[in-house]
Amino acid sequence: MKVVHVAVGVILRKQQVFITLRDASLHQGGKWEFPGGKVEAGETVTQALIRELQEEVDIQVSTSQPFMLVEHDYGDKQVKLDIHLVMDFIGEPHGREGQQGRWVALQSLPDYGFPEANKAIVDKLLCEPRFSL
Ligand SMILES: Nc1nc2c([nH]c(=O)n2[C@@H]2O[C@H](COP(=O)(O)OP(=O)(O)OP(=O)(O)O)[C@@H](O)[C@H]2O)c(=O)[nH]1
Ligand SMILES: [Mg+2]
Repeated sequence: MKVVHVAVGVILRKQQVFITLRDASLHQGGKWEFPGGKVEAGETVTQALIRELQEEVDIQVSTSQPFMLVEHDYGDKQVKLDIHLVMDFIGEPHGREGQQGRWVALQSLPDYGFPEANKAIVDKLLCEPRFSL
C-alpha cells in the first residue's frame, strides 16, 4: 500500500496547542487533530505545512521546526506524519473550513480523542522539558 506523506503542525503558544476537529466524513473523522495535510507532488514538507495551515486555520507560518516522524498503518490507510512545531506565526488560528478549533493546555491533550498515530506525538510533547513550566 502506498504511504501517504502528511505535513502536520503543532501550533504552540504559551503552553497551549491549537487543535481542530476532523469532519465526520473524513478518514479518522470525528477525532481531534493537529492541522495539516498531504504533501503534494513537487512540494517540500515545509511548503506543504505552510499551505495547509493557511488553508485550514488561516495562519501564516513564519518559522517551524521538525519535531518527529510517525509512521502508522490504519489498515485502510498507511500514513507518514511529518510533525513540525509552529511557534512563530502571523494571524489568529481558527477553523477556516468550518471545523471546530480550540486552544487547549498541553497537559490536557490526553483528554481529547486523537487518531491512534497521534499517541506518540502527545506522549513526546508531554515529556519535553522545554514545554513544562
Ligand atoms: N492533519 C492531520 N492528519 C492526521 C493526523 N493524525 C493522523 O493520523 N492523520 C492522518 O493523516 C491523513 C492525511 O491528513 P488530511 O486528511 O488532513 O489530508 P488533507 O488535509 O490533504 O485532506 P484532503 O484529503 O481532504 O485533501 C489522514 O488519513 C489522517 O487520518 C493529525 O494529527 N493531523
Ligand atoms: Mg488536513
